[in-house]
Amino acid sequence: AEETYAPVTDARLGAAAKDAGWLMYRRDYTGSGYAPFDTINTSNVANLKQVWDYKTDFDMGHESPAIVNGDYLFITTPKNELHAFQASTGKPLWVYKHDLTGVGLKTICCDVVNRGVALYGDNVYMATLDNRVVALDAKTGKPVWNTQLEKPDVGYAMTVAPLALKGKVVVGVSGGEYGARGYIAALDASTGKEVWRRHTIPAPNEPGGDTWPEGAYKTGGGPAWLTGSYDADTDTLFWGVGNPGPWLATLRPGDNLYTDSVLALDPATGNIKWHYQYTPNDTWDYDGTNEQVLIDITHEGKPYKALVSASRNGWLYAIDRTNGKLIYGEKFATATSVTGFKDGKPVTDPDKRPDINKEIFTCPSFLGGKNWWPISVDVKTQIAYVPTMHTCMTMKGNAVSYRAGLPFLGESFKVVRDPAFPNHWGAVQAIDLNTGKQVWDFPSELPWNDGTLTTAGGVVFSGSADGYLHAFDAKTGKVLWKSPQATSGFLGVPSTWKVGDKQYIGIYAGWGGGTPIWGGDMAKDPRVLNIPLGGHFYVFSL
Ligand SMILES: O=C(O)c1cc(C(=O)O)c2c(n1)C(=O)C(=O)c1cc(C(=O)O)[nH]c1-2
Repeated sequence: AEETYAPVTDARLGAAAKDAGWLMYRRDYTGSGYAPFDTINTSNVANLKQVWDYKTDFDMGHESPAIVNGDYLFITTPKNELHAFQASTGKPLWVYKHDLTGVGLKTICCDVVNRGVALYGDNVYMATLDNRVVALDAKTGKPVWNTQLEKPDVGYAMTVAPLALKGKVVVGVSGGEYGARGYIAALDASTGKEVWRRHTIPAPNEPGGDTWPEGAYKTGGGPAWLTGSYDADTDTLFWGVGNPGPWLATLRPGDNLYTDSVLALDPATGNIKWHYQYTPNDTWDYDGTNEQVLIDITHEGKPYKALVSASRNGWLYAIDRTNGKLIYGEKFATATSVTGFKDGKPVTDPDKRPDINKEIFTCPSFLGGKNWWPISVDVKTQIAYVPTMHTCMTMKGNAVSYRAGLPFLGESFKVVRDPAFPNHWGAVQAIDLNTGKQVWDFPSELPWNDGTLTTAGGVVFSGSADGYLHAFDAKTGKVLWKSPQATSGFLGVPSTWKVGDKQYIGIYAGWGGGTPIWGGDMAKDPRVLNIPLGGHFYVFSL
C-alpha cells in the first residue's frame, strides 16, 4: 500500500527519542543511541529472527545506520548510493545513485564510506565524497537541490551524516590528512543555500589565531567528519573537530585551536560559545571528532549537565556542557600520550612526541582507543557502551611540505599490539558515566569496529568483526543472543524502530573503513585480513 510520508518537523525531531522510527544518526539530538523500546528484551531476545535483508554491490566499508520514518527506511552505501525501503518488509522503494563520474576519490583517507542521511520536512539529505550535499524527496527519491561546497580531489571529502535542525542541514568536512582547512557548514534545508560556515582553524586575527605559527592555519586540518549533537535547552550545537595538519607537531608549535576539540556553537550563526580541547598540540592523529553525547550525570555527589566523548586518545571525557569545563577524564584504554590534567587541561608526555629522527612508542595508536563507531548511553542508568580497540604504535617524524591533494603527515608509523592486551585487539566495555569507571568488559580477539545500540529492553546490540550481531545484557555483559554469521564483518551502526507493535533491529555488515587500510599488525592478523567483504543489510525481529 502507498503509505503517506509524515513530514519530519522540528517538533518531531525534538521528540525523536520517543518516535517510533529512528529519525537521525544517533536517534535523538543528545546523541544517545538509546531507544525506549522494550518489545525486544532480555527475556525474549534469544528468539530474534532475520525478517529481511539487502545485499549491496559494494566491497568497501558500510557505515550507515538505517534511518526510519514511519514505514520508510533509508540506508546509504559506499560511493554514495541512497536506498529507500519499506521498513517493515524490505520492499525496495527507490534508489539514488550519486554521479561520481570524473571524481578521482583521491583525497579520501579511510575508505569511500558514508555514514547515512538526515531527514527534514519531506526531504532526505546525504553528504557526498565530491563535497556536495544533496536533498531528495524522501517519498520518491526525486532530486530537490544539490549544493557543492568544495571541488573534489584537492583535500576535502565528505563522509558525515548530516544533522537537521531549525530549517538547516549541518555538515562537516573530512580532509585532516591532506592539510585541508576544516569547517562545519549549515545549509538552508529548503534551498541548499549556505547559511554559515565555521572554520575550525581560526584566521590570525580571530580568537585562537595566535595558537598557530604564521600562515599555518591555511593548511591546519581540523576536519569535522562526524555528526554533532544539539541541546535545545541552551540552543547549542556541539561538534567535534579532528586532527591538525601536518601530523608532526614540531612543524606547528602551539595548542593549534580548535583541532582535537569540541566546539559549542550557536546554530543560527555558527558562532563559537566555548570550546574544550581533548588533545592540545596533537602529534598522534587523535582527532576530537568522536561522538559528543549529552547526558545528565552525578559525579562525586554533584549533578552536572555533561557532554561525554570517548576520545581517540584513550580518555573518556565528561565536560560541563553549559560552560566547557572538564568534570573528569578517565582512561578507557591504555593511554600514554595524554597523561593527566592540569587545571582541567590535558597534559601530554614530551617523551611520547615523535620528531625527525626520534621514534616513539605510545598508546593508543592513531586509530584510537576507539574510532568513529559511536558509543550509546542508557539514559536511565547513565551507563555507556563503548566499542574499544587495543592498539599502540611506533611513530617517527619526517620532512614534509604541503602540496594540494597529497597527504600532509610528516610522520611514519606502525600499529602494533597493546602489550597489556596480548590476545585481544578489541572489546565492548560498559562504563558508568557518573564515575568514568568500567562496569563490565567483553573482550574480543578481533578489533571491535561497530557502534552500539542500547534499548529499554535491557539489551545492548553491536556486531563483531567476524560477523555476529551480539545482544548483550546491559547490566552484566552476558551474551543473550548471537545472530547467524553474516556474510561480512560488522561495521555499520545498529538502529531500531517500530512499525505497529513490532520492533525491528537493523544493521549493516560490510567490513572496511580505516582499520584494514591503516591497521598495521592488526590489519595483517590473518583473522582480520581474511574477513570477507561485501555490504549486507540485515533486519531482525521477534
Ligand atoms: O582527518 C580526517 O578528515 C578523517 C576523515 C575520516 C573519514 O572521513 O572517514 C577518518 C579519519 N580522518 C581518521 O583519522 C580515521 O581514523 C578514520 C576511520 C574511518 C572509518 O570510516 O573507518 N574514517 C576515518
